[in-house]
Amino acid sequence: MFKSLPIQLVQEESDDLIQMINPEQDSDLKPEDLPEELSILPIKNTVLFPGVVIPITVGRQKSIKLVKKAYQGNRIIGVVAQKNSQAEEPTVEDLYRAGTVARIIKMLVLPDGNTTIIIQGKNRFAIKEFVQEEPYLTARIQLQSEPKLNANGKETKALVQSLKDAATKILKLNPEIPIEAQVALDNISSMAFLVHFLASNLNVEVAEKQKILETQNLVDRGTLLLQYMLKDIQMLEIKHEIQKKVHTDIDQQQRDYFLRQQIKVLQDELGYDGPDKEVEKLRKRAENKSWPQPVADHFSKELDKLLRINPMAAEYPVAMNYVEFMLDLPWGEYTLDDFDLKRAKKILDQDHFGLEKVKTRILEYLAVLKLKQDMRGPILCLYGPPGVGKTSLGRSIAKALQRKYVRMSLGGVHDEAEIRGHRKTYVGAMPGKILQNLKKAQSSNPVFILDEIDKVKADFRGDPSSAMLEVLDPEQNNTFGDNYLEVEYDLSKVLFIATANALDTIHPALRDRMEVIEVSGYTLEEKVEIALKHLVPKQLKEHGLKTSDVKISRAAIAKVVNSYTRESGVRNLERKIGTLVRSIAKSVAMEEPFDKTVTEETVTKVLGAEIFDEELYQGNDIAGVVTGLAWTQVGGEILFVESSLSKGKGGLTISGQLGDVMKESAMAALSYLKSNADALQIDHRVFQQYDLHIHVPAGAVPKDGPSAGITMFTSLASIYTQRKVKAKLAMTGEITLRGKVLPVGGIKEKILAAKRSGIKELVLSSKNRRDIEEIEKHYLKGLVFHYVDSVEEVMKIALLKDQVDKPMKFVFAEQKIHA
Ligand SMILES: Nc1ncnc2c1ncn2[C@@H]1O[C@H](COP(=O)(O)OP(=O)(O)OP(=O)(O)O)[C@@H](O)[C@H]1O
Repeated sequence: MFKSLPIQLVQEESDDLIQMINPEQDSDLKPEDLPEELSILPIKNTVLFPGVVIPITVGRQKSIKLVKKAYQGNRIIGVVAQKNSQAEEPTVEDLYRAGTVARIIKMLVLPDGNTTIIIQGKNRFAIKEFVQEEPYLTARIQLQSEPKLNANGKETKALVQSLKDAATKILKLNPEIPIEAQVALDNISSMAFLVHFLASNLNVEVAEKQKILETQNLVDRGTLLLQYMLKDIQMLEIKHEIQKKVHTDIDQQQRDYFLRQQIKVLQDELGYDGPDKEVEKLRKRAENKSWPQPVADHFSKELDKLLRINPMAAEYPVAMNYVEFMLDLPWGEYTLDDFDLKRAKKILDQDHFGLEKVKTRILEYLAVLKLKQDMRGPILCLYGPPGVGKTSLGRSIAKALQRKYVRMSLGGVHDEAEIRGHRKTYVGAMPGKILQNLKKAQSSNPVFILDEIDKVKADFRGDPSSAMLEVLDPEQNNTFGDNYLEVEYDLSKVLFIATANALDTIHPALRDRMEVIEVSGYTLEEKVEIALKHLVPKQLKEHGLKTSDVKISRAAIAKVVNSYTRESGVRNLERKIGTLVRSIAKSVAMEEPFDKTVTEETVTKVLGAEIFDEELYQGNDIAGVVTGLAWTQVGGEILFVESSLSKGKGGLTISGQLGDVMKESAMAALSYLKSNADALQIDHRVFQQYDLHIHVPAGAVPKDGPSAGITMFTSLASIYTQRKVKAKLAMTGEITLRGKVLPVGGIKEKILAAKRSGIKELVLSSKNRRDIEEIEKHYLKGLVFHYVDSVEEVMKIALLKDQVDKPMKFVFAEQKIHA
């Protein structure tokens, strides 16, 4: 690359100066013009070529002396390049052995004391020997002759053209060199000057320039120069490519910047804060958070990360949602507990009728909380059939403690991530439901209802029960880990209350962590009370009616309970009351005349035909039909076991969707009968010559459990003996092969079901007596209990002496006796 243009420098000088330095006219000196000893001026960083004019700043004392002396004399000096540009006081060793004779054209002493000379190169020379070093260097030299060239020779012409082309290319690639350079280049006609001019301005090392200078033959000198120039062109082209690329990159960046600025202006107009401001706002919000140090550090890191993300990038909203979620979560933000237990009792009584035992247990629990001031205790699990008020009891507890209330339904949760969240790296990742609900609660110590904990299912997506174990374990839940949140969260102050319809489907480890409180179904009287005290006022309120608008009679409610609902709880009852109230609301709204009092007739009119017979009990006219009692998740139920005999070969058929346990009970009952046939006066042949069919109707409902054992037995005993079964009698109990009657569970629900169905007497294992004794007396009103230990006793109570009206006549084929 060309560095500077010496010609330009002198153009400002006077015309005669230009005359003097016309390089092509006056290039060579004759040997006779030269002094015997030539003063040698060392120059740094450049090489002087014949014909070329360059300015030189002279700073070294020795050089100044030399220049001044020469300027006063014939102005001829020898200029030699320094090998080592670092040497401040160069000795003979620091100098090349070849240089150029130069003529000082002008000497300028600048105001700052520096001296600048303008010199023009003349002949090349070689140093024969140095003569003196002080006061400045002098040497004896040998001028280098320049052999005459054939300027029209093909080779020379081609070389000149190549050099010019290369120079033009270099100029083009160097936009900073003024265009005048091209003009100067075009005007050069002498090949020697062209070579020296280009060599002087070429951007190569001093050593390489010196090499050109020392090359004897001008064509060789030109060829070497061309090589250097081509190399330079290559370098320049590469550089140019890079620059172009960088330039496009910068252009792109500038475009982005410009667009972003425009967006910013639009956002400002719309009142939207840019990322910096938003992050600043988040940081401000974080100042009010009382989170633990590791969480604070984590948050701050996440904010820094947010700043590094381009707001237009897809990750930005993800990262933003995350930090906002962290801020929205309550951290150590507790509501003050109200431990006024009298008030708590009042609230529980106000909200729920009955449930005395449950309420007492809840109050005990709250009392311990008050005294211990520590949440670490068993987690309550309210267990019972649907609609008995488990969930609403939870709400009352929250109200009593003056805590926030959140409810999460676990029914059908079968993905662990629903509890614990997804890792942030997943697309659409979300925190788990536990933390989402805490965010909703805006408190770190709410009452948290885990509804339907028995409906949690495990599948290929993991086992939510194991996540629930961590949530409910007082030892672990102060460091609960949610996959999305990444940092630990303290759940230990949350009051968890679970609800369940069945206990057997709850993970055993989970059940172990909870204190189960049974909430059982209601009797007719209780339901009527609940309806009058709670459900009717609630429905009236929901339908925008006043208490004075309607009067629902006790008899009307009892009718709804008996003829339109069959349930342990009061959910359907509430719905039916809703229907009744709606019909009145319609009349009020349409301003029609209507009767304020809802009677039994109104009920039939509004709710239509009765859905259920009051009495389910089916009578005892047919042998083999016996009433049993069953427990299901939705409360107690009565069931019927029917048996029939038909001519055959002693086969056994069991139908009605019975589970394995029930089938086994049937087999055990049959085996017992067979082995005790004599005592029961049953002809043995009946077992071989008649087929037995046992059926339990309502086949759509799967039934299982051992408690139908004595019912099966009584049914078989009745069909084989054709004796009547006592009227309005139901039974429940397991049997063994030896005829013992064992106790069963779910007694309270079964009793309620029996009462609902019009049963008057019950047969139970004597071991179930303690369950009956625990039940409040009013539940047992109108029922007679028979406690038994063996099937003989069952038979005595259940089977009447009389045969049924139309007993079956057994006909036996003669058995052949083989002698
Ligand atoms: N003893 C009661 N006193 C007053 N209202 C009651 C009583 N029992 C139930 N209720 C009312 O019955 C309705 C149903 O109760 P809730 O939703 O709590 O039932 P649940 O036992 O949680 O049922 P599920 O097991 O289906 O969740 C609620 O409106 C509740 O207020």
